[in-house]
Amino acid sequence: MTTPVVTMKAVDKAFGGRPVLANVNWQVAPGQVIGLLGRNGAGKSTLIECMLGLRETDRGTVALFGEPVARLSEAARARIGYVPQRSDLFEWLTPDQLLAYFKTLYPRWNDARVASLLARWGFDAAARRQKIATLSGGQQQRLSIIRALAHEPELLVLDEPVASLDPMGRREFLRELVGDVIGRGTTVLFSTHILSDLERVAVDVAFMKEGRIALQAPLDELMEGTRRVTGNAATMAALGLQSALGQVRHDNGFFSIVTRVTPHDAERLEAAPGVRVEAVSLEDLFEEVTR
Ligand SMILES: Nc1ncnc2c1ncn2[C@@H]1O[C@H](COP(=O)(O)OP(=O)(O)OP(=O)(O)O)[C@@H](O)[C@H]1O
Repeated sequence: MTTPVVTMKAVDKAFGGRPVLANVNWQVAPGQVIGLLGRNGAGKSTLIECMLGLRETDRGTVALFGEPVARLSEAARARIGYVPQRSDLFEWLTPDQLLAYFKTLYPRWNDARVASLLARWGFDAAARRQKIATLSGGQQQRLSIIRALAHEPELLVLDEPVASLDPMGRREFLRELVGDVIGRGTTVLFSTHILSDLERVAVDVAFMKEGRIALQAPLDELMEGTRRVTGNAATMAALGLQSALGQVRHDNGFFSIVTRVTPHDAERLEAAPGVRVEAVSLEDLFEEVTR
């Protein structure tokens, strides 16, 4: 069996007595690309930080490449790239100095790739010699991504990587992610609030709710196999729908249930009298799952 890239078992984490991660059991397989979704404060950053050993857990175990995260070898560390939500770049350095410094820390470093990304992502000679503190938020985020890609990590973790990028920047980043990073078989985990970006990358989506991963599935499978079913109470009860992802009672007494369906279920529901069956958007699904 291939060793999972990430294994989290029974992980709990609370802040001031308030649970943020509650019995997280999660595995990420080599080559998986996962978009992590959840409302503000759902615990995405906390999950990522505990996963990478940047934050201690209260309970449970975390392993990366089969090694306990608390005692990760240098070799395993070099296989990971991380773009934090808040810039952690050394602001008193210039981009050239920062990249030269990080190059000394890694056994592998792709100079040609760094040069190409710098050129394509707007770092001309002047910007490369400017203090990082004086770069814009978006430029700092681009630099943070270049730093994380330079050593060609096998596990790339990005916490809202596009939050301060302009639409062009987002597109360029996604192109890099899809064309190069994912193409090389990199395992990628990225949190995002921009649902339309997920549709451009063929990914699994994982929804965080109540301290754990409430639902995870390939995005296309999820969209094809989820329906909103609406009808009155008696009709809905007769359908015997199981495992609703979300349920709403309308003012007219009708109910809508969002549920995963097999193609056979979908046909059966569409043929049922007095029932409306609709496809849902990713935004609808986000709302239902994280409600
Ligand atoms: N260092 C800390 N001390 C106290 N509470 C914290 C700390 N870090 C996070 N929290 C709390 O934990 C909860 C989860 O925060 P986290 O940053 O993991 O959420 P998130 O899903 O990444 O949110 P967002 O989408 O807004 O970035 C929040 O309620 C937050 O206030």
